[in-house]
Amino acid sequence: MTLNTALRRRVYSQLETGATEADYLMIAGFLSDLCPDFMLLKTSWGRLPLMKEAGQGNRSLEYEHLEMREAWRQIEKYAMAMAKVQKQEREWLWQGVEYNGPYPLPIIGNLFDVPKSKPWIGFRDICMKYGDVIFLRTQSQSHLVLNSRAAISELLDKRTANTSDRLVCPSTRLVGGEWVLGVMSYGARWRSYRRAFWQHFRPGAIDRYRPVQLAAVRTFLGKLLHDPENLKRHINFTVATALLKITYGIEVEDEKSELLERVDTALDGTAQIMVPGRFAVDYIPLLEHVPAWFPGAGYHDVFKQLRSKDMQFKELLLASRSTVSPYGAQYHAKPIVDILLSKTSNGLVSYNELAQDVTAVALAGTTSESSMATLQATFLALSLYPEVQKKAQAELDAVVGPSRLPNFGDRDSLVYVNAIVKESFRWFTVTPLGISHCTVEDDEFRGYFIPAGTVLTANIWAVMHDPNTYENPDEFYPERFIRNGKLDPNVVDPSAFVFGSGRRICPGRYFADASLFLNVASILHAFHISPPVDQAGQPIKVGVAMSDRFIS
Ligand code: HEM
Repeated sequence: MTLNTALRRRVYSQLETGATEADYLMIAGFLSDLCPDFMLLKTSWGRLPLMKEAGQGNRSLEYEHLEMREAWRQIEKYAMAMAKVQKQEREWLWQGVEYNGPYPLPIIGNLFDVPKSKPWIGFRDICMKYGDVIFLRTQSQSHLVLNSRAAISELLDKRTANTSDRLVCPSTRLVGGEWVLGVMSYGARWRSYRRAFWQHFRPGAIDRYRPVQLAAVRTFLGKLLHDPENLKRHINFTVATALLKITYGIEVEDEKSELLERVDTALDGTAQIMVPGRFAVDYIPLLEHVPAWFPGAGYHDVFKQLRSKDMQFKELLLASRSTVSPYGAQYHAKPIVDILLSKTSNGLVSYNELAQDVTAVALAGTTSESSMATLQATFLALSLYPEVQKKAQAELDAVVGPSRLPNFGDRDSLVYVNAIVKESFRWFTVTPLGISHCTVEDDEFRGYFIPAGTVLTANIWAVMHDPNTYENPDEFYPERFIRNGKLDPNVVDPSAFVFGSGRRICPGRYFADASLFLNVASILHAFHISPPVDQAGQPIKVGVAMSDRFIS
């Protein structure tokens, strides 16, 4: 696939000479004219409208040029690389080379080989036939599914410079999600955002959130005591209120507050865009340009609604924020948003945008929902395994005693409770496929050519349920992490996988881990958890089932 050389030369010369805003828009026009050539190249197409928005918003022009040049190069490179992949496949077919996956069909590729429901299980089953890495592709997209620790480590941990990008689908962009840290393309802007976020969630920094976490857990215990039926609502309340307090300084007292309802709605929107290919427009990019009035183009309204809910949510958060230190007299720090807003923006980071986006994501995206889901799964496990509760309670009685509640200082002495925390992360694996990464440059893996833009999905669930690593993986068995009364360093720590890998690894993992520890220790010290009972007082049989969402 080649591009019109004259046009290409013209575009490059404009880009190299530091174009003005008007030139910039003109170049964006050229690129749009080229689109028909790349109609099926989702990754490239996904980046184009970014350029159309040139000069809008408050991003620096210099940065826009940089990004546009980069996008242009990507388009060319990706087009040529996909042609190379298909040539390679044809050659393999002729030569009878063994292929790591179902062989792609002409035109549609492996479209029908992607499991539609609970794909983490389907991928695991496919890999039993083809090996730990499955190669899949559609006409426009190469995809590798990594089903083993070795493959994840080899690609996502050891080649991070090339495997830390994200695929920004048209649907993500249409709901304004491309500026969200978790889905943002890898590059200078992501690095600045990530650094700013990390400063507030690195191990040393999160200690100041302890008073807020302690208060949230104690309120949670009170709610459980008086109203155990509404467990899920209380879990959501405790997770969201702690984060609202440290990020915005907002104190929420009522479970039915408008703000919390908005968190729920925002969660839904974010969860939807986190699944690449969730919307038809991701498969057929042309749909994006079908006018909203056209019959069947109702998806435009869906995107519009998601975008506007997201905007309203952020505005409400900023309007409700407080500047008072939420951490008590011991720590004099301000809420995170306040710190960000007091900084002067530079060319790459607008702290204003960062304050709106990053913290809203912390609240609405992977953060709250994965923390909520993990705590829900822990309750489920404990209700199904009463003997685990008994052992933990005996340990808590011995270490903490009857006259107080556990706190962070008890952590090192509570070996069994720590093992429950590890097992909770492993057993249910709330983000079974993590968030897919994407390659920046062409690469080679085990003899195969992988084009730039290849999606890399780590099947975290498969790794956490591999019987070679964890015996009887479906059992909730914290003892697997203990040897001679201590945590066994030879057993694979689930935290090394459930929070993702490489440069994109979850920056909130230390906060999430501390929070789960405090919850598990406090709940088990105060309560006995059993399955619900029916009207006749008989226990209702509780089953374990994962939902099909990005966060299960
Ligand atoms: C049980 C709780 C949590 C789980 C299981 C979890 C899991 C994950 C996973 C699997 C990823 C993708 C990593 C990758 O791409 O390889 C991720 C990304 C992320 N997480 Fe978490 N997370 C949790 C809690 C949190 C918390 C508490 C925060 C913030 C306070 C947070 C903030 C983020 C952010 C900002 C990203 C995007 C990072 C990037 O793309 O650079 N998460 N998380």
